[in-house]
Amino acid sequence: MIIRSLELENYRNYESLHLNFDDHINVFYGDNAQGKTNALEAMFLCATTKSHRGSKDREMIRFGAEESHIKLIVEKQGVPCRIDMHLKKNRSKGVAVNGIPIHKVTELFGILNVIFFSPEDLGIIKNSPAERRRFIDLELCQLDKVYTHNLINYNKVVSQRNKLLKEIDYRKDLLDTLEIWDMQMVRYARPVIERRQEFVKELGRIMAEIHGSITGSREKIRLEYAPNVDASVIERKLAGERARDLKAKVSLTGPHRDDLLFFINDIDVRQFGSQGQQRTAALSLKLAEIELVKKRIREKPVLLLDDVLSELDSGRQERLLESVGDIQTMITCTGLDDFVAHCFHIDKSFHIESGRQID
Ligand SMILES: Nc1ncnc2c1ncn2[C@@H]1O[C@H](COP(=O)(O)OP(=O)(O)OP(=O)(O)O)[C@@H](O)[C@H]1O
Repeated sequence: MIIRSLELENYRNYESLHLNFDDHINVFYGDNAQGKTNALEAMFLCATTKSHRGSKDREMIRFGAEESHIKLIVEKQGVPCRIDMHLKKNRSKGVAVNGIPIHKVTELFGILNVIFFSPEDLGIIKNSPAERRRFIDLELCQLDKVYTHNLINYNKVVSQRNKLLKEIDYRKDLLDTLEIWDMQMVRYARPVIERRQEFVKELGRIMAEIHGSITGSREKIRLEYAPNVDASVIERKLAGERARDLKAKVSLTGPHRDDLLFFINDIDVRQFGSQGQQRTAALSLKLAEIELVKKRIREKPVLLLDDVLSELDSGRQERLLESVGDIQTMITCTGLDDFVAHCFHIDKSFHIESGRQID
């Protein structure tokens, strides 16, 4: 899978941009706040319909403009495919594939698979559980449409149930309807938990191998899925915890409260690991993700590396670039010094300044 070209119109700080890419290493360089990450964000958006920064559509429209357009040409097994995205201020975005509008976001998943790696990912181990869940979900949603369907429905049910828990506080007659939402919650939670379990097991196996090689077998890493509740007992636990949910006016049981745990030589890295260990574990996780996606989809994903090289020492930089292999990669950085110093290969470079490509 290759991104052939990107066109932007009134997107973030770009009034207009048209870039054609190389099949392998593409580097965006320039000073801070010039628009390098914005370009990567647009590609991520076309793959997932969401900003990697969690921005709303209206925030991505260029200041002063009403609408924004992104056109991405992707090539899959030699066949070109056009993704058009149209961001609007007060309405939901319009998306078309090869000129045909799509109605559900799930129709877009799988057309373009991307892996995004930014310095924030290096903090995934010590950050909140929500980020670790987001990591699992982003990956699984790109790989598995059934998972996406179950997760979307699960999240809808949780939000409806939370609304109801608040209403019951002043309308006791609604208490009976809680049962219906519990049944719906169980229905979608079970496959979500089971799929996450399977995914983390596979990812953990790959991660252990990678981490062993990065640390010269000095460290043994173990990735563990920590479900808030087991799929087999969720029904019972929901009923048992009902009084607690009513008191808190929010659903306290379910996979929306899952977590991922990391152990190095059987010690919890989040609690006791050094900063270096946490960052290396995060790098192993990301490299494992690349391997897993390469294995899973017949096409290779596109790798988006946002300013991540500057955060890694030269050994880790090398390990990361080695694992890129022959997959198309978009790298942002402030300058090309690291590439020159370590003789890292560049196939095409784009110098970005104030939302324009200057050479
Ligand atoms: N909706 C918008 N309209 C116009 N400009 C915007 C919009 N949103 C963000 N910007 C501008 O985009 C610029 C930031 O771009 P970006 O995050 O891509 O920087 P960068 O080149 O990756 O920098 P760094 O190296 O610091 O990460 C800022 O100047 C910001 O003001």
